[in-house]
Amino acid sequence: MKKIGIASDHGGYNLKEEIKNHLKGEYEIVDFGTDSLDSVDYPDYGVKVAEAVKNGEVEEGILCCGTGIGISLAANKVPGIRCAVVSDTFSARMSKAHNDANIISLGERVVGRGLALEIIDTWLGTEFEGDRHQRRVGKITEIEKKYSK
Ligand SMILES: O=C(CO)[C@H](O)[C@H](O)COP(=O)(O)O
Repeated sequence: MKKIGIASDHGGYNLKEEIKNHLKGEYEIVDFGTDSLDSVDYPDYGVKVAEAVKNGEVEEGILCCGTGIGISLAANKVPGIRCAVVSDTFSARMSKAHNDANIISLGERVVGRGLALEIIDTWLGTEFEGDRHQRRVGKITEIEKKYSK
């Protein structure tokens, strides 16, 4: 069973719980918090999933905050992470097929429950196409290496 890491801040907590409930039985879900609607800081949760993906503890990650933006910015600071903020199913598919996104980020204050779950299903059900896209993703990695020195 594919292992997926998930986390949110308070702004994405309800959506995180909906997604967990939706995926249970189909995927092994590792929940990195938060565990309530109490106010927290999204970078603390974005980095947990990003590090879990980076070190192979989970295969892919899902993040939620109010907009999906802040938590994705934090996750993308971890080398090797390609976290895409997505609000529609076409972008969900392309973020995997062309960009090989290893984390998806959604905004609970942006997308409704039904669309969010379709986005997740689309993203999880899409494979990276490689080929010319591999060359481009490789160039992203090269930029990352240049500034990691
Ligand atoms: O979307 C977010 C980050 O991109 C956060 O969820 C949002 O900024 C939290 O705001 P507040 O503390 O006012 O609930």
